[in-house]
Amino acid sequence: MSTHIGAQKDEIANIVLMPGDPLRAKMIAETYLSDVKIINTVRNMLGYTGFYKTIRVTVMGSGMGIPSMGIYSYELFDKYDVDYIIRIGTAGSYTKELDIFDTVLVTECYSDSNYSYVQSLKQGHIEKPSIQLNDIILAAAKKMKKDILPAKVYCTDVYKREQNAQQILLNEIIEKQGCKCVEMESYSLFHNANVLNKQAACILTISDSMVSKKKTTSKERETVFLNMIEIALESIRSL
Ligand SMILES: O=P(O)(O)O[C@H]1O[C@H](CO)[C@@H](O)[C@H]1O
Ligand SMILES: O=c1cc[nH]c(=O)[nH]1
Repeated sequence: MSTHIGAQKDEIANIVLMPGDPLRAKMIAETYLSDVKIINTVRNMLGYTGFYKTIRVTVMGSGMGIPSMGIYSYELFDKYDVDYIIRIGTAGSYTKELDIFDTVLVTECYSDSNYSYVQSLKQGHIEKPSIQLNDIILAAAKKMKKDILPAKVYCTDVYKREQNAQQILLNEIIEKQGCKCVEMESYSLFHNANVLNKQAACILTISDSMVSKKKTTSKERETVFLNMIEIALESIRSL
């Protein structure tokens, strides 16, 4: 057991899929896994271990934001000997090239958060996923004939900005950094994987677009993003 996860060590697989929403973890376990056991209910951050085909896998929520993902991913890597975490989350699009329901593979992540510096005195604001995991995910998507669009992501601490802070978003994050979409957890996930010599990746579904102003509902965010879930599940068969 760790501080925030109530499972015994052997109840968690060495591969973990992590949506932000614990109810998405429940839906994935109930829909796709066999021989499923609930392994965490602490703080209602639901986690399940079962089998996808022959592969043992854990699916657990990360909660929202860099600190929450930072806590759970660190404990999973460090206390439970997890080797691989794939985040399966939602993102807002900054470009017309990414429409709602599109699936994105994060190639790198920019954040103005201080998580990396505070955690290990690392300088800079870029964190990268595992190249090996990303290649496996791209190959799985290709085999399944599903589109997955590589993109640099902005990982933010702030969901909604005031009007006077919008210009920084446009100048620094969209123009200068070239971020195509925004979410809130990949930075601490990638950082923890990198300092602990583990592997992490992040697949996202576009849930809303700042360009077209289209939005998905919260029920759709919980239940219908099956493309990224199926790509993640097929990918783990190659680990
Ligand atoms: O759908 P999830 O995985 O929670 O991801 C996105 O949704 C939340 C904001 O609505 C943030 O956690 C953001 O990263
Ligand atoms: O972090 C997020 C996730 C989805 N949509 C957003 O606008 N931001």
